[in-house]
Amino acid sequence: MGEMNNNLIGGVWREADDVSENTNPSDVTDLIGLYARGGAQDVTDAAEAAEVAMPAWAGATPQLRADLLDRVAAEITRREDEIATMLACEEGKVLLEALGEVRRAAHVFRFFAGEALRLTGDALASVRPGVDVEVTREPLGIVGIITPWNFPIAIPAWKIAPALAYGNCVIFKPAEQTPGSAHILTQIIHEAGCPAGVFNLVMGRGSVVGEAMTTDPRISGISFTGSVQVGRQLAGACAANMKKLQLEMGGKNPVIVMDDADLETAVSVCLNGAFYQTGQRCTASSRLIVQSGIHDAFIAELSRQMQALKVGHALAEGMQIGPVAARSQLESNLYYVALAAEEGCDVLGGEQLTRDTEGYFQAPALFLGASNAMRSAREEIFGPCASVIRVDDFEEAVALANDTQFGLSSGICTTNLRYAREFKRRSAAGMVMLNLPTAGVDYHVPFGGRKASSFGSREQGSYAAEFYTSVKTAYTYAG
Ligand SMILES: NC(=O)C1=CN([C@@H]2O[C@H](COP(=O)(O)OP(=O)(O)OC[C@H]3O[C@@H](n4cnc5c(N)ncnc54)[C@H](O)[C@@H]3O)[C@@H](O)[C@H]2O)C=CC1
Ligand SMILES: O=C(O)CCC(=O)C(=O)O
Repeated sequence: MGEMNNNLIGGVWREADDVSENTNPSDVTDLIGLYARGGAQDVTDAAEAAEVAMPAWAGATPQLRADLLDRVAAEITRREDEIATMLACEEGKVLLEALGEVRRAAHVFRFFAGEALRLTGDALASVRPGVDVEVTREPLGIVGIITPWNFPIAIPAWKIAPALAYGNCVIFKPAEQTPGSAHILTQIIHEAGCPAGVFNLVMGRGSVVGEAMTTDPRISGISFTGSVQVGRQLAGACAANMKKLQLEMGGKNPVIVMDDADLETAVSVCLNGAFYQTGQRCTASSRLIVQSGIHDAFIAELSRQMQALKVGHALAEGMQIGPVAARSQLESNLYYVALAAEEGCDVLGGEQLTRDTEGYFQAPALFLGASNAMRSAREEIFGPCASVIRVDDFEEAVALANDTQFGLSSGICTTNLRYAREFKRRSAAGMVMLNLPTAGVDYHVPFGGRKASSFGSREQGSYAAEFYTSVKTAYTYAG
């Protein structure tokens, strides 16, 4: 068990008066460690340190920032097995998925090391004689980064790396359920030579630490990933305090399966999208909209493969689906399984499972015979559950796919180029997948959605500069 009872504030590790327990969802008797539970004063002190550090960091050469991010990437890679094991233990994703996530985080740091050197501006002619106009991008300032438990290292990476690359100072508040990966990432950034105050870690309760971030006047912006409910609260608080805000929240992502789809492809797309990572992805495929002609064959094969998935301890050899991340999440998933049955679905799977260890195991579930009007098909569950909705034709499928409060990711399985092209154009989602799962995105292109899924500018890729920089327009009259 590790003693990680400290936050990093102004380049110094500071012990907290209070701690939270980090337990393993594959085995609740396994206490991974005790982690600091910081408070509002820690945010105030981190903001003060960041304010002192800000001018030098904002003025540092892009080479210096690129070198730092490169060193972070190299160290994540060197320690990938250790970090993946921590991630699998505290979040519950199987080791192979955890390793994939750690590698993704290293790629993100490497990508933004390059982006630090590529930040561009514009030079324009003025409408007035003898005047030049330049448009440049400067760091936004001190940014608060609030992250969820489901990608404990990749999501922090894709917020922290661009923040640092573009010259911002950071106050990082990870989810209380997964402080271990955040603590290791902080050690790595600190030991890679990040100047004191440029990067600060404040672990603690969302309501306390998050609240302090929204009211501190020195913090210029907040980037958040998590629930719609907390996102909405942050939107109100940031508007009241004039802070820039970027939100990534939920999804109820549809996959349309057309009669002409390649059956094998469609089954593998939906199996992966709906159930991998225990369905705990905002991009998970939770609504399968299936045309009548392929419906029965598709369901027969998908059910067969779903029931063959190996569910168990995240570190056990050959496991494909780990536990649900927390007791409260498991209880919520089981509530939705019961609700789907009450609403008239034929529910396949979804029961709680017992294994050798005491963990939050649940069988993946299909809600057959669902309609898009059911609550179980409209509300985000965030578990290994997918509603199956039968449709007659393409038009009905597209209408149902877009009939949701969310708009993060969507997909279609088809071999018809016309359907693929039409869906790409008409889908009301930020990301559209053709013959690919709705989840599992590239790290170098924009990520984000529409409607209740996202707010503010896109994350990832060069589009991240929109949030982490502030535009300046300079006019020069040379006489
Ligand atoms: N979009 C996504 O990727 C995610 C969506 N969710 C959704 O949210 C549901 C609940 O999961 P939670 O972990 O409880 O999400 P959450 O939204 O409560 O937590 C996300 C982060 O926000 C922080 N937070 C909580 N209250 C806050 C506040 N008042 N001000 C500022 N920060 C605050 C948390 O400490 C954590 O770091 C899930 O069942 C799922 O539906 C959860 C995690 C990720
Ligand atoms: O699907 C992915 O690759 C990313 C999903 C994600 O960011 C999330 O679930 O929060």
